[in-house]
Amino acid sequence: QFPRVCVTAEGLRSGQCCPSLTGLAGDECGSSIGRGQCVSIAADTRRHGPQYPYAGRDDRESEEEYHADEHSREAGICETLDQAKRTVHPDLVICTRRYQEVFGPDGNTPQFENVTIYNYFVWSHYYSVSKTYLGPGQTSFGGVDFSHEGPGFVTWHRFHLLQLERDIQDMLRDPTFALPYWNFAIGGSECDICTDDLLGARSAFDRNSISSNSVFSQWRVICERVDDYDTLGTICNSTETSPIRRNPAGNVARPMVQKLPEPKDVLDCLELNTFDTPPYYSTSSESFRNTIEGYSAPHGTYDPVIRSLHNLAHLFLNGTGGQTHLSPNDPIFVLLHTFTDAVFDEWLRRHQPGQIVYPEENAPIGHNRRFNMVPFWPPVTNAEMFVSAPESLGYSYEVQWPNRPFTLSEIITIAIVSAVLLVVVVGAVVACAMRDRSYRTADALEPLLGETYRRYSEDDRRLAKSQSVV
Ligand SMILES: O=C(O)c1cc2cc(O)c(O)cc2[nH]1
Repeated sequence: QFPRVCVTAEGLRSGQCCPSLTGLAGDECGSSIGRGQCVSIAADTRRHGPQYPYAGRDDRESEEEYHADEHSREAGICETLDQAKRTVHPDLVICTRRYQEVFGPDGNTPQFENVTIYNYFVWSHYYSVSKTYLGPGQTSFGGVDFSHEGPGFVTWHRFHLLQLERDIQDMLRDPTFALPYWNFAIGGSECDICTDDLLGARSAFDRNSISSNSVFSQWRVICERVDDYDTLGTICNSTETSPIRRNPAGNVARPMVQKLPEPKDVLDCLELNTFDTPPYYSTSSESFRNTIEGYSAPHGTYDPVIRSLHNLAHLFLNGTGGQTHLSPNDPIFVLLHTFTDAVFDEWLRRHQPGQIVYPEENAPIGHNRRFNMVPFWPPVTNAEMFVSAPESLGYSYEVQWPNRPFTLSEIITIAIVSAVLLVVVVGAVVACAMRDRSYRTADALEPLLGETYRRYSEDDRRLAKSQSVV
């Protein structure tokens, strides 16, 4: 997570590193070409939530960032991912020790390693979920996860995917490269992309392994030695160990995770109006974030035994892809999360009607606006996703109003607002009419009454007079 050129003892001690990407003097962080700037960053000093009861125990509490932008379609996604697994990251290196020990045993040897583009993607996910080391002999604290079980879940993962997408664009020298997605909400117990031409079929010899006809059977995972990291206070490094394990629908001990989410589950979660709800955790109810993450039932009710949507897709894989510290080692992770991001994007469109204009660099995953390969929503079938779709299928980002039927909650809201408006308008018309009528009646009667009164009083007086004369 550090630019290679910055991991000198001096750079780490001063906390400042602003290299010139163009090689020109005074061009810090490539600012002349719009790649970034060198800026001071103040760490967020607000109190943590109740889920994390420590202060100053974990480097991630005050992570400072170097603010430079870090950065053929002929090859299929599998070849491309495989190339990323084998290509050393051109700019970034990973840190293998906590800050206390980052200068190494001699106090002057920064503890960083080269890492491949794909393994950097795995490492950064591991780093975000790892436990907080509390000292020798003490159990590491695992009660908080910096990228899951909270409001940042969807945005953290969007940034994570964008970083991989951009690294691959740079690797291919193809700025049009876009990550595809796997629509995992297809129900049933079959992983439709687990074939040898896509993400790898099941091995005929071992239910938990990938077929040797797939390039992914050659992949080895990093960050497997989680117990070592937790007891020694080290951080995952770039050492590759065992093959990927995957046994879709094979968790016999947990029948509830033997089936993929249903298409309706996605529609139900898109109906939730509130992005997140207190306590902004994995126990939140009626929260879109907690529902797409998969700790709530698809219509939003929190239930501790339920696993749905994103979580269910992870657990369905039943192996490397189902363990948070390891999951990105299985490349299905990328496609599972691009779909999760597509649902998040659709939720944003539905619940913030109006124009959404993404800055070029923040366009949703897989969607370089100039070179869209597939429409984002409604999802295409997985079979369509992995063939090059014609550009005419491109999706417009000029969203004025959702081009779809209204949802039930929208219909109810519109009906209630219309009924209230109708009552107010009818009430106002009736009130005006009655007031008008009563004015008219009063205007018409008052002179009449006055005259009558006068006439009667005069008559009375005349009558009285004549009577008295008589
Ligand atoms: O148990 C869960 O709900 C669960 C497992 C798992 C694995 C993973 O990589 C995730 O990102 C989330 C997740 N949830």
